[in-house]
Amino acid sequence: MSRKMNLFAYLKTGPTALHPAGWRHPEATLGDILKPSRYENIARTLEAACFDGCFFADLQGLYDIHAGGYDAYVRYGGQISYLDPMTVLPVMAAATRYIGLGATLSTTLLPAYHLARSLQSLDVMSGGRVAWNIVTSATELEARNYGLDSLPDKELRYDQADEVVEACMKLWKSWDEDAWILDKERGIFGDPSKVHYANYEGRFVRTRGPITIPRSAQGHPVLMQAGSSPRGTEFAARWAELVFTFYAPKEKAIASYNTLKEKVVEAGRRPTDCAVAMLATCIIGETDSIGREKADYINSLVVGELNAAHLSASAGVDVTKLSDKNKVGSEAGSQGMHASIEKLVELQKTAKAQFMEAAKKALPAQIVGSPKTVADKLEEIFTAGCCDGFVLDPVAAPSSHEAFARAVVPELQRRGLFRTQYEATTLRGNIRTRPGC
Ligand SMILES: Cc1cc2nc3c(=O)[nH]c(=O)nc-3n(C[C@H](O)[C@H](O)[C@H](O)COP(=O)(O)O)c2cc1C
Repeated sequence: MSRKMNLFAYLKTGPTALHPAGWRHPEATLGDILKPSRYENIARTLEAACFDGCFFADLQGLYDIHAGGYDAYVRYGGQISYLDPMTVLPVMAAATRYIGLGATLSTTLLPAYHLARSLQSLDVMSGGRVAWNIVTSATELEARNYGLDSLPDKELRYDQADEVVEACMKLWKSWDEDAWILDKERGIFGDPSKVHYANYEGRFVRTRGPITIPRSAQGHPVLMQAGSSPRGTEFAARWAELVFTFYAPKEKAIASYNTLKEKVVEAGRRPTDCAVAMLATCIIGETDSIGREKADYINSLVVGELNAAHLSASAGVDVTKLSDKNKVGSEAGSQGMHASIEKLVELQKTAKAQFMEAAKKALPAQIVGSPKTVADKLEEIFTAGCCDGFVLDPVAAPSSHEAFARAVVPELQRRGLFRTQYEATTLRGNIRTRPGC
């Protein structure tokens, strides 16, 4: 059987994902942002196209890193979660049967018991289709919202994340698979000898258990992660079954992919236990030239100030206060994403005195063209060994995902690169991974 790629959709409970002007495109719908129908429809579309899953990127707050406030994010429509994804995911679960459903939740901000309980409930109710995008949170603003004085150092956050996941794994095994007896005649509901305390005591986490949620159809949620720093990669190698990476040029992507897979093996796992999906922003037209025109049009709608604010947010530094001489890493302190800091350092080096102008214009790489051209590019990246699949970032929502599902998926299926039907009813069954321990 030929190797098949994994496909996931990046979603937000708002109009904007990563492209700062997508919401202004005529195809973007705005009237349904707060309505269940928007999320039911997108889940059904993705499932009809056999996507492995979708996930909600999330932040526990409103970005106010740029220029001392949240003006640009609010005024120009930045990436904001207008609803808590944990209330939207059950709606999507009820409308579908196979597609995986990912939630982003922080091990720095939320207690292990709470995480284990809410994620497992959703996993049980969805028939074993939940993924947990494990984040350690990368902004001071989120720390403040949860009553912390400041964000702990990155290394410490990952140390804590290790403990939170260890504790969740124990809590998720509170109930043996055959703990429920359900014998009305004898009046025996369950077998207490098959229920266990977790009794977890670490440096950061203490929890006793048992949780009261039984095993799900896939046991417990799929573990997913997206950190790319050395410590983040170590964490992913130990636990993650699914790793999201930013788009990177071929040589760099192959090197990172191989490093991660080697570390997965060092952690005592099989390379296939952890799938790597690369972020891809695709702009599709009927022909290459229509695709190019569409991309030029949508990129012309970008408000530079919001674009710069997005850079500030993801790197954890106020770019309006940066010159080509500041060291981004030290300005960011404990904040920021490794890959975004690297990108900003590169921009400082190349743009120098024109740095602010460049920050306003810098956009993530885009794959543009006809469905065939887009499929060619994805095939090239996939077969070169850069990744096991892709996370599709919608430019205009929900039409970007609809266009990809309608036009590019059949092209990938025709080439034998993507499934034509689901193999299993659980997410873990479809991506065929195994979590770390
Ligand atoms: C595709 C993708 C999606 C991400 N989504 C989120 C998110 O929703 N919330 C969040 O806090 N971090 C998100 N991140 C950031 C990572 O989870 C991670 O916290 C960040 O990269 C910092 O860790 P690092 O310095 O180890 O890379 C995402 C990263 C990628 C590549």
